[in-house]
Amino acid sequence: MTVATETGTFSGYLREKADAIWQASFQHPFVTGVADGTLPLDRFKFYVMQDAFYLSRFAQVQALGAAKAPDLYTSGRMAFHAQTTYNAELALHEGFAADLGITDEDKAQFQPAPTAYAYTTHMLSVAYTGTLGEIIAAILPCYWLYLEIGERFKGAKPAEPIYQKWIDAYGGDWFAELVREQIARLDSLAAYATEEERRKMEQHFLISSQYEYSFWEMAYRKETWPV
Ligand SMILES: Cc1ncc(CO)c(N)n1
Repeated sequence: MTVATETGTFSGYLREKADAIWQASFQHPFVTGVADGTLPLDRFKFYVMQDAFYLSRFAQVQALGAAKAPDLYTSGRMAFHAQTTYNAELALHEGFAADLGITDEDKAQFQPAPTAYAYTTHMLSVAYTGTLGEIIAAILPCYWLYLEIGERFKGAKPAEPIYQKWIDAYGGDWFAELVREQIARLDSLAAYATEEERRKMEQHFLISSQYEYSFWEMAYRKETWPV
């Protein structure tokens, strides 16, 4: 199930604008290394731990979206999306952590890497100061890019079963459904937004797209603070 954007929509416009950044993600050695099974596991373990931190703040952003929603239905949907992130994080922790040998000691010593911290702080800043439309624009690359990666590498059969599980998770129809819902929400909010708000939405979307690329790079290089 693919997500095709209709021409003339705001989401289609943003997807087009971000295309060069997204192509760089598709070709990043972390992503291609997962798909062909050659990525060293220590880098994936680094990614999983940073992603747990990422998802805990992502759920906060979705919950702030629920608080800013214009109606009860949308509050409910955004809260449901936050709950889904919690479930995904649980699956990530309990499944991958056991597979990867992530110990209590690893968790006790965890520090967010600069890029994970900066990306989530970008989204939280939008969540606290912006409208629901701005929030959806900031979080949409997270959903949509992963869906495209899941679909792009659906046929991949990496020898590493952990990588297969990861690809399967984001290539599934349940995920496509959630992504489609947020794309539709972005388009309907954009239709009533001012020119100024749409300009901010575009900026948030592009910055999040950049950070998605940087997140692969962070994990591939096991980024640390310089001091
Ligand atoms: C960094 C990042 N972006 C997007 C997703 C998908 O929700 C994720 N798990 N992690």
